[in-house]
Amino acid sequence: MKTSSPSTIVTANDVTKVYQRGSEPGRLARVLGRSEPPTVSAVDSASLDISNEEIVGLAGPSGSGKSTLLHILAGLERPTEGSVLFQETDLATLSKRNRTRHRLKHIGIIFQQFHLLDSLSARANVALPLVELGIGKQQRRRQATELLERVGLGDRITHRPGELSGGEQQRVAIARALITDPDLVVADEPTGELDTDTGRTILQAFKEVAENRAVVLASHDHETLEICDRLIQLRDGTVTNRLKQESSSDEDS
Ligand SMILES: Nc1ncnc2c1ncn2[C@@H]1O[C@H](COP(=O)(O)OP(=O)(O)OP(=O)(O)O)[C@@H](O)[C@H]1O
Repeated sequence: MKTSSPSTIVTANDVTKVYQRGSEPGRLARVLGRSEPPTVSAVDSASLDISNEEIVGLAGPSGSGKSTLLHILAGLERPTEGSVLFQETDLATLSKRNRTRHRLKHIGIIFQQFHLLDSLSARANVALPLVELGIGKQQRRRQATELLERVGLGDRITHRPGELSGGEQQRVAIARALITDPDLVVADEPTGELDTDTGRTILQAFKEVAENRAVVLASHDHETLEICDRLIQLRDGTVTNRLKQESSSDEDS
């Protein structure tokens, strides 16, 4: 169980991510007669912090750096400059192996295209992070079953992803992201593959996910961004605006 009072889960300090364009940038630069290899600043000196019990949205046009920033916050990518503090831990101080383990224990990740394994049942997909953490089979099954019931898929436990609708697959992915009871959940275009009504069901599931943990999601979609408590607007890798939104949680009562 997470702590009940709001506290900062993750902080990005002046984070920059520079990619080389193309596989042979030096050669390409020579061919083009430039002195510098061509690079792209996907994220440029971005700073933000995210607390538990809040949903933060990353908004911005295609190519503005939303996915890159999400990946940096999740420890999937290392920044070229700047630092990411996860609670007390500076992610840069962790070895690759320890970063992976840290991510497994503390961070749940949800992708637009679900990223489920086709050969496994819904329950086995949800339980997968627990396999990697060395949790025994009985406990894995019990926890995965409980979570699938929580996201309304109690009657789909043994179905494989190919036998589920897009919305059901995304709910399996949400359950998988929650199986380790993570402090932070990151989601990249979580409703991008879904029709409007299914997307709304998923957004409702997201509000429940946010209880007692930090959630950061990247999206182009207006309705998806509406569930966020705060919005961070990106353009060309730079934070251009920060916006606090009215809480929508009272609407349901
Ligand atoms: N691995 C990579 N190598 C080189 N350039 C990259 C790489 N990943 C992203 N980029 C570039 O970095 C910039 C930001 O990309 P990013 O995917 O973070 O944007 P985004 O806002 O998530 O876009 P979208 O909304 O289209 O998913 C883009 O110019 C992109 O081409």
